[in-house]
Amino acid sequence: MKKIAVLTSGGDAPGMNACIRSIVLTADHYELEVIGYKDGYNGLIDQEFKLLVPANVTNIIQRGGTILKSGRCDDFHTEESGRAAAKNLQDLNVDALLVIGGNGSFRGAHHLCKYYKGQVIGLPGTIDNDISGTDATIGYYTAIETALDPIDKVRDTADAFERIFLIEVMGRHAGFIALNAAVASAVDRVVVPEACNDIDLEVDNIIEHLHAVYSQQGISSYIVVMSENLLPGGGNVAGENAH
Ligand SMILES: Nc1ncnc2c1ncn2[C@@H]1O[C@H](COP(=O)(O)OP(=O)(O)OP(=O)(O)O)[C@@H](O)[C@H]1O
Ligand SMILES: O=P(O)(O)OC[C@H]1O[C@](O)(CO)[C@@H](O)[C@@H]1O
Repeated sequence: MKKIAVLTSGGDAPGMNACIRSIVLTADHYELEVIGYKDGYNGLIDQEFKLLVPANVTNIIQRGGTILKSGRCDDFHTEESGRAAAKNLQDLNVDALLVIGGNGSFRGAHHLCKYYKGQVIGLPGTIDNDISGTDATIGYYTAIETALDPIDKVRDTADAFERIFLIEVMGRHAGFIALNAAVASAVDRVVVPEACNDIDLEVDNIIEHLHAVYSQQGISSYIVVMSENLLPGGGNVAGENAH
């Protein structure tokens, strides 16, 4: 193997840069050439890439985002795009493509395998932690830490003003961030997509619980953590409706 390519795809995740750095430095050690495709599968289809050498990855280990940029690419679902991507890799004599991304990006990698004869390797990089067979994806622990900070701060205000707060965190289809941030911050209630079939019923349950907590314990603040996108219109609309 003489040449490899790397791309970052889907939502950016902290640690993607550290991962790119490791790939480039390891490849340099084994005397492999590395190219980086821009904007996820968009760059692969458009043949937009740059050569990556150790100088390109200096001082990026601590930086969020991704130096290759990321992107979602609806076109990549088609056979035509799969074939175009494979041709682009073959034209450049790329022996292996490394995809850093989440479950969707892995599906994309699988799609590419139908047309590309080289190796395709997935590196699980997503804040959502929703890749089977991986204990913790790249970026997941940082995402929990990031969510915890505002939750802890909101607790101060909830207590001081005797208020109810609903905090939405990322994870549109996966509740790992919500669940673990909620447990770590000991909030009153957590709602995750995996355990929520009926959001109206869920809201009714929360209101019932809130009343019970108020009357039984006299607690005057209450915090709910919820995965984004569960409430149609978001937390503000739900709050208005609850009034
Ligand atoms: N079935 C599929 N076939 C081909 N390509 C796909 C498929 N599913 C996803 N992709 C490609 O992977 C890209 C990223 O997928 P997606 O938006 O689901 O993010 P992800 O990798 O799951 O990361 P995250 O969930 O952290 O945002 C898509 O925009 C698309 O280009
Ligand atoms: O708004 P977009 O681009 O669809 O991204 C949101 C999704 O991406 C993620 O942030 C993953 O990176 C999910 O938590 C969320 O569901």
